[in-house]
Amino acid sequence: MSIKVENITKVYGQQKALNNISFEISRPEIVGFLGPNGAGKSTMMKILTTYIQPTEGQAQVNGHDILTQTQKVQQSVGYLPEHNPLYLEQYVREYLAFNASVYKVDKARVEEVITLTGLTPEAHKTIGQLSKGYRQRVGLANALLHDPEVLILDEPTTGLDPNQLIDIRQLIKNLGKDKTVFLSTHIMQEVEAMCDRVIIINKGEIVANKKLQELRDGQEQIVIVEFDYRVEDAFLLKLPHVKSVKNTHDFIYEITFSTTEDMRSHVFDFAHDNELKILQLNQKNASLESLFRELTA
Ligand SMILES: Nc1ncnc2c1ncn2[C@@H]1O[C@H](COP(=O)(O)OP(=O)(O)OP(=O)(O)O)[C@@H](O)[C@H]1O
Repeated sequence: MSIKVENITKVYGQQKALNNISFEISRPEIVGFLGPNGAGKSTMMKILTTYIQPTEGQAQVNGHDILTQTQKVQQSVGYLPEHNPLYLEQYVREYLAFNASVYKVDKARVEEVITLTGLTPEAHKTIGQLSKGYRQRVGLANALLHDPEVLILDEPTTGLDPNQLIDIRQLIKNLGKDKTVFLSTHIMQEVEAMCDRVIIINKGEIVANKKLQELRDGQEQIVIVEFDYRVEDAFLLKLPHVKSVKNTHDFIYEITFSTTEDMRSHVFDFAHDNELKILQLNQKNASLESLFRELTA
């Protein structure tokens, strides 16, 4: 088991941030830690990375105890904190090389992580000259320097523009092919796009722990599409398996299908046949959204 959390409670003064939390994560797996603001996500991540200690309970990372084997835990974990601490005046390569020497990691690894995180074209710049997306890549490259088995990423995509978001999601998905990735977010679509499993936390308690596939099975799906022109609902209602159509904004439509088959290609064909351009096309898991709303309302 890569991460094993047993009955963790964390109290800050009068505030109980975590209340008797338990879960396990195996390798390789990408697990989304989803919860509203203040639910306790960062607190749990800081405990797993040994930044802070729990008030009660225990946890192991890669088989090492977070209280008695802190160094071994730190060697097993790559951590991207919510507020990625970077030195803006340092050059990307220089920053990573400095951290490599601190962690006693072979210098050759610096070039490896630069390539792995797609930083090559920006590596000669100072961190201050980089966009937010590239700064996140520097944070990820830094977390990967010692080639950890477990990655703990606290809201890794916050503040990124849509293109950067897609790139970073893809990067994390690739990393999750052979590592354990535990990432926090308060955005459902993040979980949808990247994760194998979701653990939902609310007010310091775990309220759901489910595989995404389980949520998808036998459920409805919503496709959100934006065309470049208005379309009559009646036309969209002719799509196969369609249940309802809602025009949510200008030329944006929310189409609910009663099937788990990915219906985006049908919507794409519809647009093509009717000479419409698609400006955005997204799929949403209706059950994850309703589960989240119901459990964290
Ligand atoms: N150092 C601290 N001292 C006192 N209270 C704290 C401290 N850190 C966090 N808290 C409180 O603990 C609760 C959980 O906070 P935490 O940052 O873990 O939530 P979160 O789910 O990560 O939130 P967000 O999505 O807003 O980052 C909040 O009520 C927060 O105010």
